[in-house]
Amino acid sequence: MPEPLLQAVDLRRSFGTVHAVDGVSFTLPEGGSLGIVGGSGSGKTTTARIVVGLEHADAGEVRVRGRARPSRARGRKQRLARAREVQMVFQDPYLSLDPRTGVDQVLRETLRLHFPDRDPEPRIRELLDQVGLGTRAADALPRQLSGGQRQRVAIARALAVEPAVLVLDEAVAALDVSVQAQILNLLADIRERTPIGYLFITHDLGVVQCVTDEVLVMRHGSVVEAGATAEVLAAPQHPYTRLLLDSVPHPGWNPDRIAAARQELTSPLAQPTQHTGGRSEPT
Ligand SMILES: Nc1ncnc2c1ncn2[C@@H]1O[C@H](COP(=O)(O)OP(=O)(O)OP(=O)(O)O)[C@@H](O)[C@H]1O
Repeated sequence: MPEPLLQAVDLRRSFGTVHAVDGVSFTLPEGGSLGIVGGSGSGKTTTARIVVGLEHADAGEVRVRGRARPSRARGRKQRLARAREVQMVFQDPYLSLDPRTGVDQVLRETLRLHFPDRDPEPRIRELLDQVGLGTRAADALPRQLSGGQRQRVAIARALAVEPAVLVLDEAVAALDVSVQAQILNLLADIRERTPIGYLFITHDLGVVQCVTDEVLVMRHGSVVEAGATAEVLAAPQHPYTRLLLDSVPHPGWNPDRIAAARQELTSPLAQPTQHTGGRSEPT
């Protein structure tokens, strides 16, 4: 049997007396999509940060295709190899994008770092196309883009590295609902075309329903329920999962909304717009 793409084995991490992650294990198969849900402070982000390598685990192991990820990369070569295993997309791409660097340049630099022997130009065009950004957006600075467009840039930059796993930490939480649907569709399309695996960290059960095959429900650092997303959402076994579901006013995305967003995604994209500083989104 092939090794799973990603495995977390009994991860533990405490901050003082707080057991932020308390024995978390999961498996993500090649091309799979796993959601980690839970309320605030349940340990989702700490788990994700351990997987990415931004946080060390007190105990346990993260494996990619059966090989343990070293807790620290030694040297440039190992750092790049580690980056190709797991990439992360954060909630607020504004914080992770250099305000002085245009979209095109962001991608060019990433490609030069990881694939110095390849001509970056065709790949830049391919990546922009893959995330639904036109050539106009390619010349723009982050502040000239909408929040949804910036998140597309962050996704394109992560994909440029050709990672085995993409970790998305509340990656659509700051976006308007229609833009969220576009980005989730985009991610679903990418998954159909590549062997990439997704780890979605979210408090939103609608996101989980839309884009994951399996789900873990976390509470106080532990996994209280895990299984196929459709089954867990349809028949939650743990009272905490039921509580989470009951607190969602509209559990899930309806198929019409997804279809409409998919249509929008394939139509010519809006040009870059001036960033107004607010959360409202031009489409
Ligand atoms: N660097 C840190 N120092 C001290 N405590 C921390 C640190 N990081 C996380 N914690 C604590 O660990 C627990 C889990 O936090 P974590 O951010 O992983 O939860 P979460 O489920 O992602 O919550 P949220 O959705 O609010 O981000 C919380 O009690 C948090 O206060």
